[in-house]
Amino acid sequence: MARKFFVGGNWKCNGTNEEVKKIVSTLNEAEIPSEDAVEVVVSPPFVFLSLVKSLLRSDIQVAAQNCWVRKGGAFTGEVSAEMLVNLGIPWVILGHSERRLILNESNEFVGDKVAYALSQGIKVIACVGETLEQRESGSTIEVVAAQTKAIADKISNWDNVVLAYEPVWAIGTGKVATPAQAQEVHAELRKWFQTNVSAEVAGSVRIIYGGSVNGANCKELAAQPDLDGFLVGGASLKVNSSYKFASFI
Ligand SMILES: O=C(COP(=O)(O)O)NO
Repeated sequence: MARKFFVGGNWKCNGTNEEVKKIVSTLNEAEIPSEDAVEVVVSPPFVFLSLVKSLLRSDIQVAAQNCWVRKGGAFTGEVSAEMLVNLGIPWVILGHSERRLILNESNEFVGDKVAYALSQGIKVIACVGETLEQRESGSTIEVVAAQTKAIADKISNWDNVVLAYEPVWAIGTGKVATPAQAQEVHAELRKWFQTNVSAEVAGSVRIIYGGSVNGANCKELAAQPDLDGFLVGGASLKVNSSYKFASFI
């Protein structure tokens, strides 16, 4: 079954009202393939979600960068999945390595977050990825399989989940994974789904790559058979009038 290509832009903790409006106006003029060919999602910080949603063209969707692990309440500083539903935000990024490493989000905690967001009708970009130390010790596949298993243990349906493989050593470093490195891990993850979930999910789940993707390296990465798209950080903020989204496809 053909998997629809997916391009996400993770703006992380960046932007001002003016900068966000500028990016959105450029995206509104950007050349992007039709929605039935490519799914495009941008993820601004929480404080800009409503602004972006109100200004952005309808064929680009909006994602939050996180949400709380259960129904809202006395959890100061958190944003609940119910609030995202209320804002009409259809996607959320969960398990980003910057939250796993900086905020000590465990595999199980991420699995619980994915399950709760899905239960509220929010679609999830679930992130996995190894550190440089883990790669150098040869435990890449073991690490990303454990991160994926912690999600699979908590959900029974992958239809609304996109898995993002983002090697920590490639995030923000300019050291993009080679196409072969990315393909190897994506293929191992697809094999993991085949063995541990189902052949159907293995064939249909989109596994996207993130980590120093840009217009210059995306085409070769996109040509890899088990790579279904990107989760772009820094480069998703560097849009300008000559921006051609197609360069990411
Ligand atoms: O964290 C990332 C990737 O960031 P960069 O593209 O800046 O490496 N995506 O979620």
